[in-house]
Amino acid sequence: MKPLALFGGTFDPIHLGHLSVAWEASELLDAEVRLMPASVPPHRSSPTASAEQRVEMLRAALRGQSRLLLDTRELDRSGPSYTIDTLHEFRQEFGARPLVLLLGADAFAGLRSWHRWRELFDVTHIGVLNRPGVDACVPGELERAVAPRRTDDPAVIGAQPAGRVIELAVTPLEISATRIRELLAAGRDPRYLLPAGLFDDPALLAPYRETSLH
Ligand SMILES: Nc1ncnc2c1ncn2[C@@H]1O[C@H](COP(=O)(O)OP(=O)(O)OP(=O)(O)O)[C@@H](O)[C@H]1O
Ligand SMILES: O=C(O)c1ccc[n+]([C@@H]2O[C@H](COP(=O)([O-])O)[C@@H](O)[C@H]2O)c1
Repeated sequence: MKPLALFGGTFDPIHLGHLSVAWEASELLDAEVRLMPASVPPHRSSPTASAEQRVEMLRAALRGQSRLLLDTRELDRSGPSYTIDTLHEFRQEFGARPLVLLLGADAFAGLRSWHRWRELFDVTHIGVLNRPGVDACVPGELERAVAPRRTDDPAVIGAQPAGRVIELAVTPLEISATRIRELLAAGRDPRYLLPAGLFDDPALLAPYRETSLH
């Protein structure tokens, strides 16, 4: 069965790094990919843009293609957007369909600090997206947990619902939302780091131009 891949993030704002790695993950896994904005992202300070503003930017970014879809379910819950809760919801909805949680290498390296992190492997596969400047080596306790789960074969991911870890060799792009927020706050115009749709309506990027840095 075609896997369903979930790419969660703060997306403050969505940028071409996110879109490119999500697109390539979709190709590599032959998966449908859903981009899932966190309402209250755990483990970081409040985003600069509100959840509604981040969703509007995602809608504008995803217009005109059908491989990457938007999933706003985390916005319907109050409190921190714990991924394990979201994944249990998906599992209920999608039965035995393979689920793949897509994580940039930086997010993956921090997995041990996540809420009920060991339980994630019962519900999902994990696809790790390489990211420039991030070491592919992970802390010992995490590596011990993932070593027996590693595979480099996308067919293995499609053949079972959960439990494996695959490194996805996506094109490295050194783009971050932090850098984009800094550029916008400084009055710069990072148009080739962002999807063109974000420039269609000046209101979309206004939160970053009008506020001080977060
Ligand atoms: N350029 C990139 N290459 C690979 N993965 C990325 C890239 N940018 C973001 N990601 C991954 O996308 C997910 C969501 O990231 P997030 O929305 O926090 O973007 P970010 O650019 O890391 O933002 P910030 O700079 O605000 O921390 C995370 O798993 C992160 O590792
Ligand atoms: O569940 C957790 O404990 C948890 C801790 C940190 C991050 N996450 C999720 O990881 C995704 C990427 O987070 P971030 O902060 O890098 O945008 C996003 O979907 C978050 O909700 C989840």
